[in-house]
Amino acid sequence: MEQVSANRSHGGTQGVYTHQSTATGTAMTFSVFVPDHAPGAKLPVLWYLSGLTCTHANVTEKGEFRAACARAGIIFVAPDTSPRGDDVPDDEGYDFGKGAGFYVNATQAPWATHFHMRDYIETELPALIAAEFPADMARQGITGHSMGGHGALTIALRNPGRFRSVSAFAPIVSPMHCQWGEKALTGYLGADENAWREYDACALIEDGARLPDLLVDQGEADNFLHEQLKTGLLVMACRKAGIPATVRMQPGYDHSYYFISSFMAEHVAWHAERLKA
Ligand SMILES: N[C@@H](CCC(=O)N[C@@H](CS)C(=O)NCC(=O)O)C(=O)O
Repeated sequence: MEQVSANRSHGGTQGVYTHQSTATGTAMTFSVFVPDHAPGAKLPVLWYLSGLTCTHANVTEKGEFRAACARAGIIFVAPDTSPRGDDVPDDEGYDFGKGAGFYVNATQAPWATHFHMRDYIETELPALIAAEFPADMARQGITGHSMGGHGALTIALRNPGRFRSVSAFAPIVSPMHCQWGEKALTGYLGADENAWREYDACALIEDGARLPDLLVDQGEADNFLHEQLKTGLLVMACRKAGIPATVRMQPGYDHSYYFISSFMAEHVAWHAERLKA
């Protein structure tokens, strides 16, 4: 692992790092904020998965998480959303290929060579974070935005017990039932919809997966709400399964980082409550 940059901020260190990933077969860049802490102390970890078109940089620069993470003593990890590089295939649309890995392990050519974001986020990066940072991996939370909200929900649902806290900002709640998801899942996994279910939060819940509880914020003025995000499907799935979900519709807020940053401190506090000792 190589350090790309390190900046003192809010009584901690905001770092950006790069490493050669086995999962994707490419270099991968991610950011980590580490609050100041006592020598030898291990801090809980909050994962943040980003949305379409994003790298680690969008939330790092615009997410406004640092003051809250410093206060709560929480490490904040922001990975990239896909493999990158000249060897990595891409699509002309912003919603597939680079910047749009959808946190799956692709099985279809030409994507299957590099697009293993599920393995990267579930296995490879956690091992690296545990080895290189003062992280207490027994205390992890996960959140994300849009495609990253989908990532956070599905990864938490598939790994019961790993995350003590789960939240999302404007998540894609059922990629099987929106154009972004249909395009991505067909492209990465093929046409057999049975293979899609482990990448669909609502389908995972229908199939018996559970979360301890859940916080979701969704802007009511979000352009993508009705066609792509479909928050109501998650509300119904959680209600039917008895998952205590707090889903807050926020009047006037759109899909941007102006929305995310407005509720970030509340999400960090919500995770902190569940990640304490
Ligand atoms: N406005 C984008 C749609 C994609 C989009 O809104 N991306 C969201 C995540 S789903 C985002 O966070 N964009 C980057 C940013 O706002 O910094 C486009 O049409 O290219």
